[in-house]
Amino acid sequence: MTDSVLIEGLAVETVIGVYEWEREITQRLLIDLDMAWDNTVPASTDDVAQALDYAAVSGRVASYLDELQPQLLETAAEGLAACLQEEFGIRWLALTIRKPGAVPEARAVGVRIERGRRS
Ligand SMILES: Nc1nc2c(c(=O)[nH]1)N=C([C@H](O)[C@@H](O)CO)CN2
Repeated sequence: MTDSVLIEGLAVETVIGVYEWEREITQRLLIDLDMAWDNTVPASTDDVAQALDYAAVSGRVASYLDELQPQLLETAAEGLAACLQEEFGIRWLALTIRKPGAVPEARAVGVRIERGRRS
């Protein structure tokens, strides 16, 4: 099964970072998600209840990061992947988190992980 539901460039403002000054401010993260989902069922029923609701996932991403407020992008990615897989029943996902302001000489820095099995 190679179907996916996508979220690209989801902007989330949160506390993140290893330095003391970063614990006093919020910074913008940009999040991309590629989530395995069988889209044939919602396509045939035209029912969002059968779909992986990208609006609901987007909201959970923001609330999860707001609760976690981690130091590392790696911690954010690992926790987020586990949370989304468990709460939404996602078998496989690829997750990229970019931190655009972190290195001024770079457009963005970030991490990418894949978790689970596609089939
Ligand atoms: N691999 C990582 N390296 C760094 C991280 C990170 O989350 N993962 N974070 C920082 C600082 O918080 C940085 O973003 C401040 O500019 C440094 N390196």
